[in-house]
Amino acid sequence: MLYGSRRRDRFECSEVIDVSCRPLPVNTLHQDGTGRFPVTRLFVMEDWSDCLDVAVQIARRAGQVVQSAVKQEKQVSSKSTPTDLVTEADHQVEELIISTLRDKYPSHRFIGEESSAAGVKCELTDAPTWIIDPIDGTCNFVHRYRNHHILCLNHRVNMFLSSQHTILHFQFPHGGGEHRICCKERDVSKALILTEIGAKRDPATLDIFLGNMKKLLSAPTHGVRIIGSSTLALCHIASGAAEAYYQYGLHCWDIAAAAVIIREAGGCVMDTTGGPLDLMSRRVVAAGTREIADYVVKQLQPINYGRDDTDPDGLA
Ligand SMILES: O=P(O)(O)O[C@H]1[C@H](O)[C@@H](O)[C@H](O)[C@H](O)[C@@H]1O
Ligand SMILES: [Mg+2]
Ligand SMILES: [Mg+2]
Repeated sequence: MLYGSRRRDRFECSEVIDVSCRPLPVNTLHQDGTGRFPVTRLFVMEDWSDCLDVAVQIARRAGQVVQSAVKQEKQVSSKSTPTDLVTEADHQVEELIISTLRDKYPSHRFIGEESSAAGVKCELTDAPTWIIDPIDGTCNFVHRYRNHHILCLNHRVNMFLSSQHTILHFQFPHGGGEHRICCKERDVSKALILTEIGAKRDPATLDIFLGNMKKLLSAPTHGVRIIGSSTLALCHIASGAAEAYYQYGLHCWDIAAAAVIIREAGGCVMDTTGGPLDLMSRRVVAAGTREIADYVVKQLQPINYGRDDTDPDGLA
């Protein structure tokens, strides 16, 4: 069972410990003076084991909803930009998950992709919080493209829950189970790098996006791939299928669950500046090794998408 705990709105965890889900003594974490709690040891203060069981059941039920919806005709609309798609299945799955969890855990809070798009504030507090992307890779889902879409459900204690790849029955089991291991490649010329385009398509953004890709292709690296799902791509870092991932424009619900998996698999997840990951910053670099992560960070020119917690439309 994998737990991470966060005392403030920064997900800064340098060590995730396996716990036996027994209540541990409450431990005060020392503030480092920067207002951020450097969570170097993680202490579980209550037993979350039933959350995992409940959430795995919901993930499976939601996966069945998506699996049957992928074959149906879809009503497709767009959100922040014409390429930021959403379907009734996205709404249906998010509603199923939140209503079930809210009944079970009335004190818990929720951050959902489609609730956020409808204007619900994206706010991380000290309350246990579920961070939900009902369908990550909605564009692939709409096009029935090689089935690259994934449901991700993450619990603020950052217990990674079953993130079910609904069509290929490709499951990343919750935190425990067989451990995946990130690639330990340190030579960027032997790296396969993944990224995503993000929702902005204006010429200036595309110039920076393509410039970043050109720099990484000419390193040279083995290649750069875009599969259409941030979360699935991040999970491929954990499974060792690729060496690094970078993106500007994804959201906290794309990152939260996968970041836990990658760390558990021995990889690193950070901000695009090389600093600690800021879950709400809409940007990330992840890699199997620090050397490759640092190389990627040095090549990137930033694209500003604002923040999940301060820019409701998500396009600064
Ligand atoms: O909207 P969903 O949940 O499909 O998430 C995708 C974003 O829409 C893309 O902009 C982004 O580039 C990624 O593809 C991300 O997975
Ligand atoms: Mg989504
Ligand atoms: Mg998504």
